[in-house]
Amino acid sequence: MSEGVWCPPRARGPLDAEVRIPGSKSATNRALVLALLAEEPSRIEGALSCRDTDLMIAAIRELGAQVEPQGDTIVVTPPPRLHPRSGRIDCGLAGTVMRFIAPIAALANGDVTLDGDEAARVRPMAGLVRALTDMGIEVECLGEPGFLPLTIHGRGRVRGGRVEVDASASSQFLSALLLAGARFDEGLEIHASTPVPSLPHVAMTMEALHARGVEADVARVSVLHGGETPTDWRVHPGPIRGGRIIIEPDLTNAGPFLAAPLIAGGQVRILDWPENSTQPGAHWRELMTMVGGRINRDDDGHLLSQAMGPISGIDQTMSEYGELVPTVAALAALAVSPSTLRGIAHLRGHETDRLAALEESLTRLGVGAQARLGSLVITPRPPSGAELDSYGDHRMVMFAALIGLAVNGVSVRDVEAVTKTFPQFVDLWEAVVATGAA
Ligand SMILES: O=C(O)C1=C[C@@H](OP(=O)(O)O)[C@@H](O)[C@H](O)C1
Ligand SMILES: C=C(OP(=O)(O)O)C(=O)O
Repeated sequence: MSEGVWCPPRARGPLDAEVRIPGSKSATNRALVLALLAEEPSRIEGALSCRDTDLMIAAIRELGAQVEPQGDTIVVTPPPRLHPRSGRIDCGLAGTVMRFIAPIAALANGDVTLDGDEAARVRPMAGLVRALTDMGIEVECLGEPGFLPLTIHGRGRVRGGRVEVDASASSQFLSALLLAGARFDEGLEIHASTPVPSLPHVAMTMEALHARGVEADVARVSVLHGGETPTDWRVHPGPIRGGRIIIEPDLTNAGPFLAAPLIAGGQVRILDWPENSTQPGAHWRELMTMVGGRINRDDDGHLLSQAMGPISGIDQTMSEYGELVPTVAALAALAVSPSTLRGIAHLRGHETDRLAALEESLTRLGVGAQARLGSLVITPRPPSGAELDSYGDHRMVMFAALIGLAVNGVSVRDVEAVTKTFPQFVDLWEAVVATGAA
């Protein structure tokens, strides 16, 4: 990816914008893998088109699916049996591709090597590799053990049964097993041996399975810290249905647009906000209220975010919705009081070590920031302009955009990183900020 520098625009006045956010990355990539495993064709409507979904399309084609993108609809015809074509899958930097495809590759007849960007080679895979190996699947790590590149020696079938997984580094290990489990001879009974982050994403996986007629449930919950947390899941063996599925807008990617009026004043309306959603971004409503915004879903189903006054700092455990942290960190930097974001050690294995990237970027801007093992403390001070890095991470571009609304002289290197999930981001952002110039 090239090294384009973007200077995000400064807001000149209160915003007044309406934004349609493209489809959810997580939902699109779940729909694509289930379409590969289904017994009949699927029609995925409202699908996202970005680097991560392009990589997933290439991956399912590699395993034999026929894929026809038609605008924001993708029609997938699954193969009768999974056969690798070239035997190589490029995962780019997509966690969903490297994790979701690994157990599916074991169902293919032949070897499949998964590799990706250099930065992908340090993203955790060990918990998943261990679970696959425990199930008798032959996984060969070609570099460092527990990391890409790795080869799955597929034998055309997987017995399944009971398996334990340490998904503390990524909920995607668990989602990956759940997504493939119905195609294993005995289905799967999965026990999570450690707390799982990003639980809404696991609920999203269950929802995607149910939408495709798969019998799957939470088999056990434990009471932890006063709340109920699932620890065991079951997926029954059986066919996966195809047919039509509609993808919700990506609520995580809506976050910077919801946050913008809190910084610049005015209002932003996000069109077609689902009433209920398993996406972590469903939590924006409470989070934006906590930091001092006003947010309401109107009768037409649109979500309106409005400025109310100064931004307040928060002390919040964010393990369930860690994907939202870079946007919350930008708001925290511009708040009138300090913030502590907790329970986010797993962000160190995201597109970049996000705790280190946020600490470094905030420090460059002159804002107080301290990354601890699993938390980030932000002490606001008036930021000054700085050249920031995207670290190859789409969400760090969005972080820079938010800071740039309030601060002159902010720029971000390697803005192309944003195409990972949101190729239209820069154009949409500039159009939204321009509504404040009148
Ligand atoms: O299953 C998914 O689609 C995702 C799960 C989460 O991963 P982690 O549990 O690794 O945070 C999230 O951060 C990622 O962006 C998407
Ligand atoms: C962590 C993220 O992505 P991935 O699906 O690559 O893990 C993200 O989009 O914030």
